[in-house]
Amino acid sequence: MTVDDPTLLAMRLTPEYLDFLIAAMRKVLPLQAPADTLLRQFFRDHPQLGQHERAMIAETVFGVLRHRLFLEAITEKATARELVLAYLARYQGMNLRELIPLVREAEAKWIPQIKARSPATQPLAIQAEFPEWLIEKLQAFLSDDAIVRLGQALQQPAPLDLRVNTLLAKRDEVLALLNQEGIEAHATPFSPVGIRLAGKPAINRHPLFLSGKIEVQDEGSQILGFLLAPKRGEMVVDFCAGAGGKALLLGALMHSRGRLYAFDVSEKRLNNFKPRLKRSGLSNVHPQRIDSERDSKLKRLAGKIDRVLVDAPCSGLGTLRRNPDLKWRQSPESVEELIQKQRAILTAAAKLLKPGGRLVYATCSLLPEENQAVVKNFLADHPDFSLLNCQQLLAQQQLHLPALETGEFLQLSPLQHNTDGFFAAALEYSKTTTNTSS
Ligand SMILES: C[S@@+](CC[C@H](N)C(=O)[O-])C[C@H]1O[C@@H](n2cnc3c(N)ncnc32)[C@H](O)[C@@H]1O
Repeated sequence: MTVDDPTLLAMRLTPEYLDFLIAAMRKVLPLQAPADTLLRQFFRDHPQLGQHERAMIAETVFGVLRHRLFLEAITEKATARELVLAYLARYQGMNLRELIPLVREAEAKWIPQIKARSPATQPLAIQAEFPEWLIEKLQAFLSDDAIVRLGQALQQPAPLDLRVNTLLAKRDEVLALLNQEGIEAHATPFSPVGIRLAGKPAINRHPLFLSGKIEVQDEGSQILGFLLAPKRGEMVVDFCAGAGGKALLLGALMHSRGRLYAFDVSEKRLNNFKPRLKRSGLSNVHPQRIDSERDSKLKRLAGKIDRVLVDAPCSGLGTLRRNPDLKWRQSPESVEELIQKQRAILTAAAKLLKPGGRLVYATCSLLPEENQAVVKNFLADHPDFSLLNCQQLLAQQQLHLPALETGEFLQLSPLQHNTDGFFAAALEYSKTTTNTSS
């Protein structure tokens, strides 16, 4: 039996906490909004909860969402209460002597049996913890065994990865400092600026974080920055900058020289970017809201940009370790809508490149229809763009990944790389005249 987070075992479960766990689960389970948004609302409504209790509640709610199909299969009515109790017994390894006195008589009969239940005897969808529509899509390119392995990797909580802001600190110094303080931390295997923490300390209160020397960022996300590899002094666009995770890395790779436009349609996300930008010490990043990929502000940059990152809005299915609710909130229809958006954004972003410029198209989706198919469709309409080999580009930056199974494309996987499931393609605009791509 696996234990999702052994640190939580140390916490004593009281009747009061159990009630909070169940109330939080009830709030989140209808999934009418992202699970993290609903949980934040729950914590706002219950300010008496301390940091540890919040961590325990979040871990339990996300744990139930990760193993939801199996827990539904082994409980009687799959209520929020039953799912929480089954999760504590089965995945948190909660001691029955501690749990049983807190539950009802009828529950005390089925809970002890749950510890021995295994997903291995369940149908494919339950073993992989994927909805049927997703299984169907994955079966188009993966064997059933591979789907189960992928699903199991996505059921594990993601590690906490940091990126060192090389403008303000060196990775070795940060590692030494963290280790001195008893925070177990190691260099990430691929990203030269990444650190992986062993546990989940509240790093956003740490002086290294508050002074902008570190940021929280999955290693996969860092690798995408090295694929774009912007140089100091260049003109660069992050077309879908959001709250700026990748833009901050791009700015640091540019040594804060040149100009980096960080566009996004969401005012809220760009507002979340601002304090991070302030901490980072970067002075070359210009966040700007655009109405859409057709915004007239973009016209003046056409044909002038050296490197463009399109970190496209996507289904997010490669981030299920962090956002397990996404598989219940996406559908074949929402994926189809996203594909149309991705195509439109890629076409608009490509117009910004100057001859010889590089564009990286990235998603955190595992579905070829949001990835390879979008890129191939673009290339068919834009013969003056050519595909570059991601492995070679990364090797030029001293990032040596295991051989890519996907040819020139980059497909990171929680199974193979212990990162989120990012996809990327690197394109070069090779026309020698001004970019007029339609
Ligand atoms: C995958 S997220 C970007 C994450 C961000 N790059 C980071 O590293 O933190 C995709 C972003 O695309 C933005 N977006 C959606 N439609 C867009 C459009 N038409 N033009 C530009 N950005 C768009 C969304 O608001 C969202 O912030």
